[in-house]
Amino acid sequence: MSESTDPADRDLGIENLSADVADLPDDIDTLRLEIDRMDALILAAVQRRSAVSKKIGAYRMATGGPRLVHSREVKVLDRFSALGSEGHTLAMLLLRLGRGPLGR
Ligand SMILES: O=C(O)C(=O)C[C@]1(C(=O)O)C=C[C@@H](O)C=C1
Repeated sequence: MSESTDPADRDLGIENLSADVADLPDDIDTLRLEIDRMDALILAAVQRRSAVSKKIGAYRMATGGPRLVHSREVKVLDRFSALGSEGHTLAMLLLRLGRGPLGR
């Protein structure tokens, strides 16, 4: 992965995302710190994804489009199938979060 120069990325530690987990020490405190770092990263990414999805939805509806786009949702579901059957659950959750309070 190429090094990011964006200070926001450095705050989240994105630059080490592809480092080999096998190289981490067998030390629970260190490994838990890595989990905490990943959780912060995932949370920020989910919040940003949800905000972007809501922005698309608001724009589309304001311009007379549909609230949902099935073909795009299928693409998201396909993407997360890389995680196996739980990937479907995660993708559905992400899609629901992006729909906001009106979501089904
Ligand atoms: O890609 C879009 O058109 C979106 O509105 C984003 C998004 C998503 O969260 O991925 C949300 C709702 C749509 O049904 C499809 C996809």
